[in-house]
Amino acid sequence: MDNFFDQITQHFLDKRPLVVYSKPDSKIVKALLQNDKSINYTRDYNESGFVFAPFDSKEQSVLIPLHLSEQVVSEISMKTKVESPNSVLKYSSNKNQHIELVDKGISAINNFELKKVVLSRVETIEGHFNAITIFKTLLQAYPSAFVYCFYHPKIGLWLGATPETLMQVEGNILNTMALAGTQTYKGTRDVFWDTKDIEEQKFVTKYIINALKSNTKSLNVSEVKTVRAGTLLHLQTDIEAIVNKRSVDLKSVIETLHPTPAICGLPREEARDFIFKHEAYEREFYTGFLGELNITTSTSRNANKRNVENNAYRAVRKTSELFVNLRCMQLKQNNKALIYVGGGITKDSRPEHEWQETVKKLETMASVITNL
Ligand SMILES: C=C(O[C@@H]1C=C(C(=O)O)C=C[C@H]1O)C(=O)O
Repeated sequence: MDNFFDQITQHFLDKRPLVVYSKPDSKIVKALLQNDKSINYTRDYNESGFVFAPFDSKEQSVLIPLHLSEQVVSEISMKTKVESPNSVLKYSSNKNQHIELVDKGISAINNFELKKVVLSRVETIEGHFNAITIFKTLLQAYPSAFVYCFYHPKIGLWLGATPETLMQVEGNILNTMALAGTQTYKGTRDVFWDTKDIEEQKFVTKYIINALKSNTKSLNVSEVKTVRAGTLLHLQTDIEAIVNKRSVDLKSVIETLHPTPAICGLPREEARDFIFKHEAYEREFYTGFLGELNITTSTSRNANKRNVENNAYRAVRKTSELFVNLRCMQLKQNNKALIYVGGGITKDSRPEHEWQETVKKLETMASVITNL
């Protein structure tokens, strides 16, 4: 584990692109270390590598191509010593500004311009930060999240621990989720949800089902359940689609799903325009998506690889696992952390409550870098 992180630190010092990540509930941490400093983008999502896509789907998605990178893997050691954070949280954000933004969103909904809109803000925290230390802390604090640290000299340095899958694709099977609604975790998942949260999450489920329906031969939709994401709870529906074709066309599914109403709103175009017009900052990669793209794994049914006959049983699979970039931060010059937080606004939203929700979400990241 130490060698693994030494190698990553050296790569950082050389200012070469890299991503280090761990999938939900996995004991494995993987890294892709790009061996030059070039910037690459996906053309059609047929490439292999790690994709880092912005919220604005008109902008290009960054790719760390597999063929230009060294792949390294390590097991997560829970004994890893994590130094305590060295900065104090000072809220710099203007609460009134966010309340006004939410008020505007509610007015647009009352005027029937929108049904739902996800409105967000960014908080800046100053201190001395070390990306690897933060990454290790995130791994320990959020084992069931997709935890990552992405660096590209031309893009910046991003870290996060997201609870939301955009899609997992293998062959003609696509798994996704509708995640929305937020409350604080107080020791149990057996909680009461108010109508606002239930409705807000239903919008997302309905949208995803509709978006997938036309090209799908079977669709399995789970019951809605309460899931934990660190100190928070959300409502989640799992959706599995089996598509008509031999394999999922990633480009078109990404276009239909991203951005979902979990992070944008409904109707999609109107919500997106509202966000671009009224949010006072640039989301960049927050509420974009990221993850493994067309990674080939071969599995053997018999562990005895020396037996040549077993090769006949070896299956080669190409999988993609993409996550929504939530509960994330951007580090600037090692002394500024920009933490991005938002929440879904519907007709029943209360501005003060929505502000508090962003504060709770902020704390999931801020607690990792401050003495909260
Ligand atoms: C927008 C965020 O989260 C999204 C919004 C949620 C909500 O409004 O309740 C819940 C989960 C996410 O889909 C965020 O974490 O910044």
